[in-house]
Amino acid sequence: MTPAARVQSAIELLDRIVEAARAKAAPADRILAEWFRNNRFAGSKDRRAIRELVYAAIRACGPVPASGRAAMLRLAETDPAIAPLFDGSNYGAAPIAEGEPVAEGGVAPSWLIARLAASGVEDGEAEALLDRAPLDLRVNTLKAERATVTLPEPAEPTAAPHGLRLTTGTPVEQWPAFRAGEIEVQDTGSQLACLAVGAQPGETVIDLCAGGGGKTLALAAAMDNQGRLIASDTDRNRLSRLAPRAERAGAADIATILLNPQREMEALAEFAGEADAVLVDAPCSGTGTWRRNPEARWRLDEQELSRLTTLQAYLLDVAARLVKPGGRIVYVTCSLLDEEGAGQFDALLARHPDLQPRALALPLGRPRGQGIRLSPGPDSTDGFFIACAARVQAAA
Ligand SMILES: C[S@@+](CC[C@H](N)C(=O)[O-])C[C@H]1O[C@@H](n2cnc3c(N)ncnc32)[C@H](O)[C@@H]1O
Repeated sequence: MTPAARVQSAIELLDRIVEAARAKAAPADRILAEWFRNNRFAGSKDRRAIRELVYAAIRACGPVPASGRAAMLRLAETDPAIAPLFDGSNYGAAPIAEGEPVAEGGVAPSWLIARLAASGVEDGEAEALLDRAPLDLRVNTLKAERATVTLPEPAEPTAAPHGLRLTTGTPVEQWPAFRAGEIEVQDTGSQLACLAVGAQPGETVIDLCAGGGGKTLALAAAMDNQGRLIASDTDRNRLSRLAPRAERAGAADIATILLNPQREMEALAEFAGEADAVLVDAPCSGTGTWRRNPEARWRLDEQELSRLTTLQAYLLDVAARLVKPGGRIVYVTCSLLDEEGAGQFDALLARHPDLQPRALALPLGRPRGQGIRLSPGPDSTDGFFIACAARVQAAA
């Protein structure tokens, strides 16, 4: 493909991504994967270049652009190499017309910028939400150690005790250490969220919103496969991804429990008041993960945010029923908005006088409310709010 044809393909893909974001349909990475599957004429170099163009254009726009072409024209304003490729050549993008509409730049739609600012995320910290994420690994201590694991390329240790950092795009999935389950791909922020749980061998630990089990596997390693580890979620598909990953990681005896929304305690009844620790990695707006999914800014609206905050409060109340006296709830969201983080946690403590905040000692992050915030700019991790509450023991 010519460079101009790649630009035109990126424009067409952006049209689909914009449409899907408006309809809250497929995410950008899925749209790209499908397009590459159906357009085999695009070789690996073409695919890489088109992907780069698409994501650079998404990052260059703040609010949802009117069209893919308007988004690419916005990118052309910031990258002088792009405009000459609108050359009208065969399969290429049509020349730029006088006064053509150009999408607006910025960090996010204005209502979200205001919510971030109200949560203390502004200027450089807000801009860093759109940085490119590095590739972080967690060495799986069930099978290997960070100091001795053998990898084909050098990796930098991170602040997480078992973390390593590589350049984005390193094909780790093809490495023998990955296939052997010695390493997992996991952002440093996620690793620190798991560290905050402080899971110990022999404990009963519930990963209430386990999804595909990324954090469950880190908990299994911390527990050295000893104790009871329960991974639950309402999404059958996501939960089903855990078993093969657990097998590769050598994580034994993780109980997976599929939950019915609003009837979670029915499936978890045997653990009521029994858990040493409950991790609530709640569904959230994902404002801390825009480095990976920059078009998620276009999917979110105030109604969805309100639905999510209601669900988070509800899940925290479920966790409060599961934790035993002396046990702990660790609340995690990959969001930087206070209504999903510090505010949500304060509200939990206000609803449950038997829960007391517990200080966390993490190697990165800054206090936010009664928890800790990690942020892509200062911490070079995904954005997270992490807080811990312990259930007080009844007086003897
Ligand atoms: C942030 S994701 C979890 C990611 C996962 N912990 C990981 O590390 O890969 C939030 C999860 O909450 C799940 N969820 C949504 N509603 C739920 C509910 N009522 N009970 C339990 N899980 C729920 C979603 O299906 C989603 O997998």
